[in-house]
Amino acid sequence: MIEATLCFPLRDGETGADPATDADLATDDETGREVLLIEKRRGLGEGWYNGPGGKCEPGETPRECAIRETREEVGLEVRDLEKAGELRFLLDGEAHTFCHVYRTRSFEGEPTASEEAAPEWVPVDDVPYDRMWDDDRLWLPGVLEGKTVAGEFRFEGGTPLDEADFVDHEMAWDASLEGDQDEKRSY
Ligand SMILES: Nc1ncnc2c1[nH]c(=O)n2[C@H]1C[C@H](O)[C@@H](COP(=O)(O)OP(=O)(O)OP(=O)(O)O)O1
Repeated sequence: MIEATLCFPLRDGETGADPATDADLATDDETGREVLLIEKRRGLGEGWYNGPGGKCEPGETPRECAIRETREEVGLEVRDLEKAGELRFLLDGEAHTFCHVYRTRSFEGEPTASEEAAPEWVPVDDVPYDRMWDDDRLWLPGVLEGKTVAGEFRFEGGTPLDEADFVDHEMAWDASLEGDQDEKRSY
């Protein structure tokens, strides 16, 4: 089984107003939170939006992987990652990918495009679920609200995973996440 990660950096939205001069013009509607998504430029899920992330390398903890992948894909140094989910993806009845999901409000740098990903700050209320994996609309809204999730998502129709049909799922919110340690899981 592949072990992988996703990381969702969050920030307070920009109002477009100069806070020094236009503070009275800013309303709650204009200051929604934003999440950093990527448009994947190659590989699994190419052309779709997702969080930065990818496969864990040998000897690497999931947390280290999420930090490295975010740096490599969009040039952002993320810190203080909070574990938000553990997602098990099955393909044709077989375990395919175990994905550790993180969120953070702590990061340094400006998102920059790479060969693998084009980054974009997106209002949390306007995430393009129609351009993402089918399962994302089920768990990502809760993750962006601060919940934790454990889920199993079943795909059918052969490889690659991103061409298979999403058929079924089970999900539990406020789950205690067994893998929320800085240690490599063993399967
Ligand atoms: N079903 C579903 N929903 C949401 N996200 C995902 C899935 N399946 C997935 O595999 N993923 C995520 C998990 C990972 O973040 C990526 C896939 O990793 P990938 O881009 O193949 O890994 P890298 O290590 O970056 O790629 P290469 O360097 O090998 O090209 O999708």
